[in-house]
Amino acid sequence: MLQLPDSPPRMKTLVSVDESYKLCRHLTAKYAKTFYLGTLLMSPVKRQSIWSIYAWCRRTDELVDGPASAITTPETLDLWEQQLESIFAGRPLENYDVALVDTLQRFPMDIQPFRDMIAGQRMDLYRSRYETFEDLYLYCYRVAGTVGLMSTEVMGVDSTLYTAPWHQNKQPYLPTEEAIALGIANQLTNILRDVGEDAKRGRIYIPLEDLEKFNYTEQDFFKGVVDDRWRALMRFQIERARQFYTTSNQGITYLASDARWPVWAASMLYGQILEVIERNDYDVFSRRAFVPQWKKLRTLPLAWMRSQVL
Ligand SMILES: CC(C)=CCC/C(C)=C/CC/C(C)=C/CC/C(C)=C/[C@@H]1[C@@H](COP(=O)(O)OP(=O)(O)O)[C@]1(C)CC/C=C(\C)CC/C=C(\C)CCC=C(C)C
Ligand SMILES: Nc1ncnc2c1ncn2[C@@H]1O[C@H](COP(=O)(O)OP(=O)(O)OP(=O)(O)O)[C@@H](O)[C@H]1O
Ligand SMILES: [Mn+2]
Repeated sequence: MLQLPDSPPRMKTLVSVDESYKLCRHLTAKYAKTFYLGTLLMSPVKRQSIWSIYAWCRRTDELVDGPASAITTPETLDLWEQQLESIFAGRPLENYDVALVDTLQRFPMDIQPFRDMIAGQRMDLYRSRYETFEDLYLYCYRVAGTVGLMSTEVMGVDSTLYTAPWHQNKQPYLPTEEAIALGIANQLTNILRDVGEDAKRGRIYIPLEDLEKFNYTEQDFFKGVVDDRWRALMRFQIERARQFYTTSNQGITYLASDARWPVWAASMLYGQILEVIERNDYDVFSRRAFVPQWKKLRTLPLAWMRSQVL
């Protein structure tokens, strides 16, 4: 009898590149009003590539932070990392991955920041405290500094700055440190905004050494005590986050000219969350610091002006 070969593994039929970018766009618009607004200021090609990166980052974050996080184990993240390798090898496994594969063809990128992001999410599986700022910095680098590196590859640098005859070195300056700094600044802001939400899950991201410095205990934290010790501690954290914004803002001028407006916008909009925290008298336990849409829109012309002159 004729021996038929085993049927080949059934390949999942995936959506087209255009459809996949649409999915990524919807995910970005749904989850990130601030960053989505920033992407609308970009050129169409850069914009859709950022959506594909956003979608991958968000889905990575959801594995440990979303509704399905209860069933996420280290093995889930191992599989996710294998899926990442497959994306970088040009083989998308899911509909969202199709756009990222396309983006990687257009903007070749290093896989390491993507792996580091998974390592950062892994930390959330087994850590709920950070002793020192150095410990927290590593976490912030992994989950957010990496986003700065990925985004910079898409946004590109301004090479016209370096073609003048008096420039010895024609290599454009890569604002790597500044890109990482914006990720760190955003993540520190995010941590301060979400203190109450994280406390409900038994998590403290603020370094314990800082709590101690301000004589504020873990018990105070879980009771949501807002007093002068807490306010001083929060002022210290806000100041630290602002230093990272300052560093990052100095790098924006090196980006391609069409990327400066969206990045100024993202930096200013996210930075405004810190001002809202101050206005709320540092109560991040019972109130969520939130920037209304009209205020976000009002920031855009100011961001545009900065992108032209700074
Ligand atoms: C407009 C623009 C350029 C945006 C980049 C958008 C992008 C690809 C974002 C990915 C964000 C993401 C889902 C990361 C996963 C881990 C995570 C959740 C990090 C936090 C983001 C905030 O999200 P959100 O407030 O929605 O958090 P909740 O989960 O809802 O609590 C982070 C705070 C990290 C964000 C970090 C960045 C956007 C990096 C920014 C840096 C640059 C764009 C580089 C600019 C270059 C120079 C030279 C300054
Ligand atoms: N005061 C609030 N309390 C509870 N949830 C809120 C509050 N304000 C907004 N949300 C919800 O929390 C999520 C985050 O809102 P936010 O305004 O921070 O926008 P976002 O989409 O997270 O943008 P980004 O974080 O990029 O600024 C949204 O889904 C929003 O519906
Ligand atoms: Mn959000």
